[in-house]
Amino acid sequence: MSKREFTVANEYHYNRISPTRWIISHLLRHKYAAFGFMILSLSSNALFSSISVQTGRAFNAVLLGEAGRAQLVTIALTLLVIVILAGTTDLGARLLSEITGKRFARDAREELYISLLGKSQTFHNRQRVGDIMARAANDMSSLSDMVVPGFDITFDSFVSLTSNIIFIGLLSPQLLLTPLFFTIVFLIALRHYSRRLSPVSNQMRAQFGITNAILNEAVNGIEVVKATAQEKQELSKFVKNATLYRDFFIKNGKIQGQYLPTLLLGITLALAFLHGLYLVSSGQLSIGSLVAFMGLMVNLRFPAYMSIWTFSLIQLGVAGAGRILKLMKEETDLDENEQGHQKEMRGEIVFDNVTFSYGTTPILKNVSFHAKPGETIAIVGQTGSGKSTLTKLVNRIYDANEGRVLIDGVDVRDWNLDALRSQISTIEQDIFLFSRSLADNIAYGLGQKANRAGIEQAAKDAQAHDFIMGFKEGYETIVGERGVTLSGGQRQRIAIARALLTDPHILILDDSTSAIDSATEDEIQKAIKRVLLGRTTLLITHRLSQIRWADKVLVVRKGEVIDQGTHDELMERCETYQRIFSHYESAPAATEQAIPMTAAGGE
Ligand SMILES: Nc1ncnc2c1ncn2[C@@H]1O[C@H](COP(=O)(O)OP(=O)(O)OP(=O)(O)O)[C@@H](O)[C@H]1O
Repeated sequence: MSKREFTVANEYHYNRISPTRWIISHLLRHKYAAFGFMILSLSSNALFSSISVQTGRAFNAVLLGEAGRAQLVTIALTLLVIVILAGTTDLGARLLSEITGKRFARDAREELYISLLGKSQTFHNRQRVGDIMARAANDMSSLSDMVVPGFDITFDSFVSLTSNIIFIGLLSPQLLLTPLFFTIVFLIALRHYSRRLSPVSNQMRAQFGITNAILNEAVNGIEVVKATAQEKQELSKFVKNATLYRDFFIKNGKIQGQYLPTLLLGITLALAFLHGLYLVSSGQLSIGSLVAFMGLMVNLRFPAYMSIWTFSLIQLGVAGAGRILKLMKEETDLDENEQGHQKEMRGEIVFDNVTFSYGTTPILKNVSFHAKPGETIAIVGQTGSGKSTLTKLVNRIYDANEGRVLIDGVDVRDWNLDALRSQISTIEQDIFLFSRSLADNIAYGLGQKANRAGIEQAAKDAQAHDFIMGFKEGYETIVGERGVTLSGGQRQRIAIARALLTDPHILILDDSTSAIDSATEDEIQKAIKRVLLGRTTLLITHRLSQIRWADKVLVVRKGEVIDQGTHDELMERCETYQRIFSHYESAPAATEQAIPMTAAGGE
């Protein structure tokens, strides 16, 4: 089992060695329903086959004339019982296969969801959302189709094939000649068919994932697409991929079209009839037995016709299972560290010679600093200098490559991940709000534990209460996807309220936004000042007023902390810092302005 950031208690463990084993382990979880289905399917098929045998007996009885009348009544009654029993067992079999299929799909969805929640940020950066969605939606439904009608009809087909052949053998072993010939050629053809179909099914599923990812990206980035008038380019990209998907579909259809068993069955039926007639004319078979034989032979139509469709469903299901499994098996970098350190934080942060890279180029180089509990550390620097990256090492969104990040003297890697993250709040630059009510969004970090009074108090402290009450539905207002119905400043205050409610010991606040009108700016300043109280804060900011609140300022340039100290100390000795401020002091009403980013870098 690979590392995970999230697990649930009493989780059921499936065999993930290969898609087939994974599918089997899922089915075995519902073994009673699955075995129940098999037994009922065996019974109903045996009963259906015996109908042909009884029909043959009825023919013989008819041919006997008056003497056969009593026998005919018995046969009719027997047939009635058989038909009722066959219908009931078939109904039971269908019910149990549906139960197994739907439970399988539900379990697999849950397993994938838990797995995705437990993956690291690095994993999610790598994956395209559209592809994950294709796997979660379409590959999952192909799994469900694989069980019902895929597996259950295939199982039924094979049971039906076997049962009809057994009944033919019981009529007369000589009659086995043609059905056995049919079975052998049928199995060879099926193997050939599934071998040809398998790669096409895999390609089809993979291509669907790509097509979906393109569509997802275009819809998510629709504003950019429209603003840059790139609709044509997006469309042609989509059409190209959708055409490829269609081509795989056609290829799939061609393979299905060349499927031999249906033709083979026609030939076999003719041969069987000839063989049966020969046996009747030579006195080795009764007319009734010939009728029963032909009835049983015609029953072979079911496996021959159905297998073309159900095999394709199984192939698609196995391909889907492979893709889902691949996603779940992808290595992730961090783990939950359940046995790790878990105490209430004091909030001391130490960066001890930390170096970090996303790929090969170091983004942070030998970063060291110390934040005492309750201190506010402002981080300033040019865009792309590594400020956000630095803060992401505190709550282990990423891990340092070299050096250590310590909280209360304990390496973050030795903390229990849940204890670590639940005591640190982050207010990102790009605030994500869920499509739920404002109250739910504020309460998000506390889950079920938040009450309305607490939510409103947090919103008041975050200067969000007034604008929330301005909405008709107040706290119950549903936020659109990605919070599009709220302005940047409003979203930021919701995020501050969220942080106030969770009352973290460490707060990471990325306040890099600058395009906010002065009235909102004032509200936000108040909210931020309130949220900093009593907690250690790493504050990424370009705002002079906030920098002045800070106990210490880190000046970051190209991933290195080139100086650190109080505002006054830096003003005295740091040339880069002085350059930032010289620009400022000359500007009127500078205290509430944002530092221009070119100046912040001091390049
Ligand atoms: N997930 C990622 N994968 C690869 N590279 C990344 C990733 N995130 C950031 N980077 C790179 O790391 C560098 C530092 O980015 P970071 O976001 O930390 O800078 P920043 O100082 O916070 O910038 P800004 O002020 O614009 O937010 C940039 O060159 C960026 O391209």
